[in-house]
Amino acid sequence: MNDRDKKWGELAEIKRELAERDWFPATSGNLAIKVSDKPLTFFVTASGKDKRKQTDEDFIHVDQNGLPLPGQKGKPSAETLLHVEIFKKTKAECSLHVHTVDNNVISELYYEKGSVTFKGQEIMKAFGLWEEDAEITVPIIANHAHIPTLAAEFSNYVKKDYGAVLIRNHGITVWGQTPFAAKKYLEAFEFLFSYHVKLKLFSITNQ
Ligand SMILES: CSC[C@@H](O)[C@@H](O)C(=O)COP(=O)(O)O
Ligand SMILES: [Zn+2]
Repeated sequence: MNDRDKKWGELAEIKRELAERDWFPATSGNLAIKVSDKPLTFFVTASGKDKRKQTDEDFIHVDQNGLPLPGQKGKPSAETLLHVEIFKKTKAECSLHVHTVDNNVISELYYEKGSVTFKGQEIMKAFGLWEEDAEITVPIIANHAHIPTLAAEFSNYVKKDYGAVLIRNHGITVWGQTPFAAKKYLEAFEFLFSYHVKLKLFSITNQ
């Protein structure tokens, strides 16, 4: 199997696993995996499709600007420019974007603060944080409809080879050095969001 097919298979497997979690409601979500470094090219999900379905047109091979390589059919994700920022600025190999109710609620609750911080949770070891008092902070940005504007603001928070940004009332984008790492971080963040939302609800109903 050549490298291109291997990357396709890896992204398809992640897509299937995230679909099993029901993290692609109403055609939302997009995923990307780097295929080559020099020149930079990557696979990104095709726009507007039901990402729960598996087809031979699921991914489009795009260049460093997010434009389809010659011979590619279909339209790359509307949010391809966010993935471009990640691959251009870091050594990340994979980036994942999903809309969930929990990540939307957290983004709305903490938007005015500009970020949300979690601490004291065992699952944070998934981020490589082993200290008892470890904290993790996720920035929250405005949901600009103009994607180049969204990508420019998003880019301010793309500094390391792994990371995450919440987009207000939209979703989360998570990236990592490997597809496995990106998926692990996404699952850990969604765990934290879900826990936090439930804890908040519980404390309100018990006042
Ligand atoms: C109901 S899908 C919302 C889209 O605008 C977008 O946010 C999204 O995540 C999927 O867009 P896509 O172009 O399919 O990658
Ligand atoms: Zn989206």
